[in-house]
Amino acid sequence: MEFTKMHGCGNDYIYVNGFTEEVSARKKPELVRRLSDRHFGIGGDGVIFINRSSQADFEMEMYNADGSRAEMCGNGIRCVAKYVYDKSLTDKTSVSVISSGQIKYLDLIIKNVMVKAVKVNMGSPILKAADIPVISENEEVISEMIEVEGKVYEMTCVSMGNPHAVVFMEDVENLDIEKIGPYFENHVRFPNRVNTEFVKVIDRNTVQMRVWERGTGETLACGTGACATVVACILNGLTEEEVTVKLLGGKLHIRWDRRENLVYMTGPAETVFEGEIEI
Ligand SMILES: N[C@@H](CCC[C@H](N)C(=O)O)C(=O)O
Repeated sequence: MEFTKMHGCGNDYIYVNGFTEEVSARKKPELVRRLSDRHFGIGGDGVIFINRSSQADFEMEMYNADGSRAEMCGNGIRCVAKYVYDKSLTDKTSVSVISSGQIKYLDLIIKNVMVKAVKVNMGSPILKAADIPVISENEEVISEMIEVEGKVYEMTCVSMGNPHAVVFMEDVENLDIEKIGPYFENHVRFPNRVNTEFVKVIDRNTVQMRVWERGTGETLACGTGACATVVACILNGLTEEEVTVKLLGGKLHIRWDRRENLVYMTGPAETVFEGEIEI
């Protein structure tokens, strides 16, 4: 099977061309676990299959490193756009990509005939998803308290198609995320598990974020997590509408247009290497 290793701000996935590579749905979770393994496989935060779609230009079929499916992936979708353009699967500089029934619209930023960065219309944040109620009828923010391993944290839950719990704190650098992350991910509050963002507000246009991703663990960046973080910051009156999110692997620029109620994410997309692996 041919593959391409790509990343967005260090959030790295293995990309497989579903137009040419056939893998049965039943075998995918096990294959994803094997390929994602950083010692015995290619290594990555998961695997993304790029497929044909009748509803959008392309379909993104996203798997976390543990073989579980995710509804959306912000860093991944930018890399999908780079993949399809750089490999001439399209010559359009604005493309649509569907993932778990959600269509996103992407504008490619091209330098020297290659995609360098991508601006994505990530759609509207979901603030009343069944399993993560956030906002009451009168739009008042309900930032919840959650007890994790004997400590109480204040969190704001936002869905960007996939679920996020945003936790504000002062000392993000020294957080023992390997210890606390799994407790949030598997907390009884989240029957479908959750991605958790630990966030320090630096100023009204800048925040620092670390993330524990559902199905993968700590990653160097999370695009949907950065979007959810900025939505949570704005709802809590902590930032303006345009925010730079500083992550371990780079920076993402996020804007929540309140009038349109749309979140825009702009960030890099990079190819690392390509290869072939026996499956
Ligand atoms: N890293 C991604 C999110 C990947 C999916 C997530 N782990 C989930 O299970 O929802 C991003 O950049 O958004």
